[in-house]
Amino acid sequence: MEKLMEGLNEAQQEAVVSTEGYIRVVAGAGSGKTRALTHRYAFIVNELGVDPAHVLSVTFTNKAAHEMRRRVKRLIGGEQDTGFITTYHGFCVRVLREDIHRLFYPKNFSILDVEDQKTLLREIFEDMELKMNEKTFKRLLDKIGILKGNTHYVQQMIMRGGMPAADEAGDLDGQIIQQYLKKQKRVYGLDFDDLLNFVFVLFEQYPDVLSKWQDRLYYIQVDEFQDSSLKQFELVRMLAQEHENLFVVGDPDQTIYEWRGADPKYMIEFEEFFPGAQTVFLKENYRSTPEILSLGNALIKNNYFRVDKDMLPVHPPGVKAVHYHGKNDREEAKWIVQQIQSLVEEKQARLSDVAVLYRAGYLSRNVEQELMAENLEYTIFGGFKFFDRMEIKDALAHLKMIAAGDDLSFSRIINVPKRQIGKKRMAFIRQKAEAEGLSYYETLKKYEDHEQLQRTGAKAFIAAMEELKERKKELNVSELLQEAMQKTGYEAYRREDGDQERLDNLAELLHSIVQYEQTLGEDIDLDEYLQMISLYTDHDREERMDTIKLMTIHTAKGLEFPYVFVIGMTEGVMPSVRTIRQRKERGLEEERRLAYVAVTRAEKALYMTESEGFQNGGQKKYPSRFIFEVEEDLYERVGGLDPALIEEAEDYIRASHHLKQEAPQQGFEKGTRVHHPVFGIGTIQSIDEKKNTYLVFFDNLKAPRPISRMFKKLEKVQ
Ligand SMILES: Nc1ncnc2c1ncn2[C@@H]1O[C@H](COP(=O)(O)OP(=O)(O)OP(=O)(O)O)[C@@H](O)[C@H]1O
Repeated sequence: MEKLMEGLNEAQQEAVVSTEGYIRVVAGAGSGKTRALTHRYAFIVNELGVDPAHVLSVTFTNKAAHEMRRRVKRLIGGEQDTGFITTYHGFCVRVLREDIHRLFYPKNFSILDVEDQKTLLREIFEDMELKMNEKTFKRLLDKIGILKGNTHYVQQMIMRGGMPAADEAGDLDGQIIQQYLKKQKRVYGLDFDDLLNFVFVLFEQYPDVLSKWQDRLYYIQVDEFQDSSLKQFELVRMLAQEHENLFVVGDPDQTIYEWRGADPKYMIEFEEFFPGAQTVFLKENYRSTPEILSLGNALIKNNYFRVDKDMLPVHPPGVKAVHYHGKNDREEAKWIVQQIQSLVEEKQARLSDVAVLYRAGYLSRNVEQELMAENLEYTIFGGFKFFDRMEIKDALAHLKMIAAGDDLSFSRIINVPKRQIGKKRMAFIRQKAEAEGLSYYETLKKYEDHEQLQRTGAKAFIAAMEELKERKKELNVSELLQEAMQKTGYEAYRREDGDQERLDNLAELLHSIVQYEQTLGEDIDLDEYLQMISLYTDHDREERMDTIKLMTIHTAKGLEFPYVFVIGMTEGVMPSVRTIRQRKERGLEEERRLAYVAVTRAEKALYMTESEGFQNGGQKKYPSRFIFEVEEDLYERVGGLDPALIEEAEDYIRASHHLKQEAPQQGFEKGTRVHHPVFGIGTIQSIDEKKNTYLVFFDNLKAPRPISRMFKKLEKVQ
């Protein structure tokens, strides 16, 4: 018990031992949420004696889940199964693996990523003899996404005996989408949207399945709750209904996925959803210097729709944040690289202590060029995903063939290396398979002696696959991969091809599997491994050696770095003019939260940079309003900024978005009793006209809080 509480402050300890009921932890950046969650999990297992099979812990990314499992293992010992530390999607897969047969799908259904989705579309385009291009694919995938916004379409997919014929009357897109669903069903593939939707349908149609899970999960905890969507919220709410133990952690100021359906209201109005819920605040910030924190606090205060909460620094003072203004983007990039060089030389910072963050991927180009010119190693995180690379997808397709023998994997590797099974022979296989209700692989086996398949590598391929399948049980995943690469001739083919980078990537894949097997200390079987990999998303970053880290702010969520450069802080880029156009104030506030997430990643030093010139669309560049919103004494300005330019920028900001902050003011008077969704009931002590805030003394808090007069959820108590 003592060991569990070691290194936790009082509020964290309270969170750890609060196991019963509905509890929300509202915590700012760097306040040790993740640490509290990990220890709470261990507390439930070690001190309450509850088996991990009864505890669901939902994280935002697979990577976060993996990290948490690793840390939990250290606290509870390596033997226990921690499979329920997972993402929403990972959890849905668990549910479906047990009971999807009730919806007439096999338990070894496959999971489709974007590449797989495109492969299906490509086949349809070929069949319908349509011209294809990336743009059409994207449009169709967006449409499919919209269709899957609710669960109606699932009925169609789970109907027994195949899907109804495509609606002849529908437009071309409609017909393609019908074909797509049909193909999806043929390969029993579920994409990310389907995973959640199928679970909802399963729970709805089979209440016994829902109650099995409700029974099983005594404790549920959710990380990054502010970024949960309605569906995700509904899922945990449903699961928690029986035991009523739901513990959520989040920071409403870090909601950055509103554009994708995230809604911080489940966090902010938690008490309304769960009357009597308990709230714990974590206020100390263990990450950043007081200088960085003040800047973050000052920035986020400009948001109206928020719960006011300052973070308190634990670390001693450090250096002031810096705003660098360059005359052009080359100069900006050069300055950044010089700073990095001197950090490395003087302060003995390592390259990997430095992160360069930006609003959008294209902004990294200048810095990259400069880094290359100076021979500084860097890694772009979340860029071209490791698992999207051709050779990695090929290798994994081999494993999938061994595990499930699915058609997608088959199509991917049957002719790589060349086995003389090209388009024509594939069409033969496809046609036979569809006619006879067999998989492509089964068809190949059945017709291996057919004249169509004479003089091909079919027999050798089948022999290799059959041998691998037989040895699946005795070998672990890394050994199996090695064998597969050799037996099928894939490795030899890659060697002949001679692309060293691809060979390195394959070696890296093998290495990552070995490492995974070792750190987890659990025997992991092929199916489990493939499932984990197929759930990897953009958010899952790979770690590399000592290199500078470049990534978008979205990717940096949840991470921390000693030295942070937030670059391209130009009006129209950050905040993004597109977001503001589409979502007005709400969009602007989300952009500000993004900036807040960016600056609060820094531990020791923070640099915000931007430069003059013109944007891609020809618009003159001005410094971001987010820089002007922060009091000037909170940062040091380097590079000089012409007062005339500041004035121009301010005019531009005012004129361009018509976002004068004139939301209706509430006219509460001093002394009014008010209700606040998080802090409860309190009295207005004074009104600050200049800052447009009420100072409210809440009955449950020791000190008063400034609450914006625009905050709509402050209500008069009748
Ligand atoms: N009680 C504590 N004492 C000392 N250090 C702590 C304590 N709690 C957390 N930390 C450290 O503070 C840093 C931030 O913690 P953590 O990543 O858990 O914060 P977080 O709230 O999840 O952050 P964010 O929301 O910004 O992603 C980590 O380096 C962690 O090790």
